Amino acid sequence: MRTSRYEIENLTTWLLKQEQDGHMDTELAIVLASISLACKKIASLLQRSNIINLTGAQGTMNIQGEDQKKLDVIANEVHCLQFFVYLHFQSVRTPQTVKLTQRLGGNGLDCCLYVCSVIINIKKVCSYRVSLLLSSTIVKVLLYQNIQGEDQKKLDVIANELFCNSLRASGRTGIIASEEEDVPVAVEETYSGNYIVVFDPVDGSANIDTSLTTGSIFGIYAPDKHCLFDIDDHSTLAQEQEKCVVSACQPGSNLLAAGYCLYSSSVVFTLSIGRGVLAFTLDPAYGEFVLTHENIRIPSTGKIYSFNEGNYDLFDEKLQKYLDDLRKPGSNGRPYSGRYIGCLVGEIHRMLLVGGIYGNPKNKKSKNGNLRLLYECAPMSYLVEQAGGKATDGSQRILDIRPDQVHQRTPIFIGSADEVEKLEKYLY
Ligand SMILES: O=P(O)(O)OC[C@H]1O[C@](O)(COP(=O)(O)O)[C@@H](O)[C@@H]1O
Repeated sequence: MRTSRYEIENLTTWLLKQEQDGHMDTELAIVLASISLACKKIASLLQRSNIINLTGAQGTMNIQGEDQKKLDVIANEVHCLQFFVYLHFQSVRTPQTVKLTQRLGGNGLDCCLYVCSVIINIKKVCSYRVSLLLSSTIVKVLLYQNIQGEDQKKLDVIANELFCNSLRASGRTGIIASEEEDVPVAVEETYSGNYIVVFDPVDGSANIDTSLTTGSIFGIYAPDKHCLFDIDDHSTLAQEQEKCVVSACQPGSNLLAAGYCLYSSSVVFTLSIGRGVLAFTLDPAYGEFVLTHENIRIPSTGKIYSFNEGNYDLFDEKLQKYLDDLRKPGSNGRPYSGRYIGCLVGEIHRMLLVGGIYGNPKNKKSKNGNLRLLYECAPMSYLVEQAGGKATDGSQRILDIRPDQVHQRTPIFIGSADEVEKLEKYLY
């Protein structure tokens, strides 16, 4: 609740309030802050992706005598930025820093916020320096593919590095599972929290080269004892990591938080911690995500449907019948409108605001559709259900499906509750 007409709630103050009100612990607040920072970096890259060029070595050596790629420098800078975020949260929290800031004059909280604003300014300067470092034509495909055999865009790789380094720097992440990593990575820099974070660093990466909508998707699971490395334990790191992989493959119903960042005409960070869905829009004037949607509720119906109808002939007959009927005039005398962005984040964002249905079904070419369960479908289904919508694979709730493998795909139909139920009647 705002105390003044002029108060602007932003992601940083919202996270602090959630922590102070006991809706999340400090570790989760720091993980979410880290994710939002990685998203800001990716947004900056995307907005410049057609005008800057990032190739080859940085021309410097690190302490191990290794050639540093520009990316190493960037990742290190992001690491430094995270330290400021860490200080920011610590400066508000520990009695010592409150005493310290009280000596600076004023009451503890005012001074803490002063210290925080100084830190945020440092972060912004570093952030600007990092973005200046970037000179990249991030539109050429790298000469290698991810485990799924998909051509990785440069930004897929860079965004993955940014996410991984932000999460490692938070010190609160026990394991990270990414679309761009072959297997989940146990994070050795963890010293508290041990959260499990799954993410797709750039969703809709086929849109990068044409400057169209893309996004990042993330989900956060509770810490798992398997990710606490017991140095006295004689098991090898590989055995530890194997245990971690198992703990990363959880059903979406176990999610503690999930969200996405939309990179379009606006950069919008949308999340839920299990108490409804909120969206924060990046204000370039001061580099913060500003609260713009306090409680998103998806309309129960919507006349926009999103299916890749290029695969129509490959769909099963029941689904073809459903799509055929959508194109016939309805009770209002008009048919549904077809929209397909080629970016799950863009489709879901539009649906959360105006309703509708998105489908990425199985077809004769791919028996489970194109989307991955763990870091695309489950986080999006969590968000849509939190907003009052539904998500199914055609026979069961997406959030009830336990992944057997990290990159397992699933068919998905997601959106307004009435629209999903209408489709289910055709499929049963
Ligand atoms: O090409 P298809 O089968 O229509 O699938 C498009 C879907 O795949 C995705 O592009 C997945 O993209 P990424 O692989 O880049 O994460 C979704 O964003 C989009 O909704």
